[in-house]
Amino acid sequence: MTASLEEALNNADLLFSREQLDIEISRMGREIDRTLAGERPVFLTVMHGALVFAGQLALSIRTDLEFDYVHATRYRGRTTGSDLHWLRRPEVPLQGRTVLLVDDILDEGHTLKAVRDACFGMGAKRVLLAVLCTKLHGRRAHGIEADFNGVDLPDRYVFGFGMDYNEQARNLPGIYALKD
Ligand SMILES: O=P(O)(O)OC[C@H]1O[C@H](OP(=O)(O)OP(=O)(O)O)[C@H](O)[C@@H]1O
Ligand code: HPA
Repeated sequence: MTASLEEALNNADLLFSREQLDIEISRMGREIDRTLAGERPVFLTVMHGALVFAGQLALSIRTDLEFDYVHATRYRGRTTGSDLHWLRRPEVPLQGRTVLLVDDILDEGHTLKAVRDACFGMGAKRVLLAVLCTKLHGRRAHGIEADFNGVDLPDRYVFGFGMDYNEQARNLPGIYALKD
């Protein structure tokens, strides 16, 4: 994949605008508040992709949160995933805690499954998944689904709102999909 961002945008559709995503993220915040009332969860952001979404989601949640982040990547600027590489593991002690794991996209699910397993391995009592978007296809890893989801996507490569196209486009204020 070597096309410039300009070429990619000429070959892409805008699926969700910033305004549409704002509405869905606010809704997610209310749902999370209802589920986590009375707790102080660890809000664990999966870098880099979740950066944009996580900031906005956090501001939509009224429950007090403790922040931490992990950095795990398996796409590394490409459009197909491979092995997961850990660049940073959680630092906050997770023993007995509820973790809200925040990521931009649930695609094949291997990333969030591995991060969730790592949280349980550190003693978390509950791990809930909040994702901006979920890609609809039949390739999801067994046993992984979002507890809180923004929008559903077709099975196309997407970028914008934190997600990259060749490490470009993360700060586009919407979700774009490459044409088939
Ligand atoms: O469900 P999966 O098929 O595992 O894919 C989803 C993961 O892939 C992307 O991360 P990526 O590896 O591209 O790193 P990035 O967050 O730095 O872009 C995205 O941010 C998710 O973490
Ligand atoms: O479609 C995608 N776009 C950007 N990053 C991703 N990580 C998994 N799937 C995708």
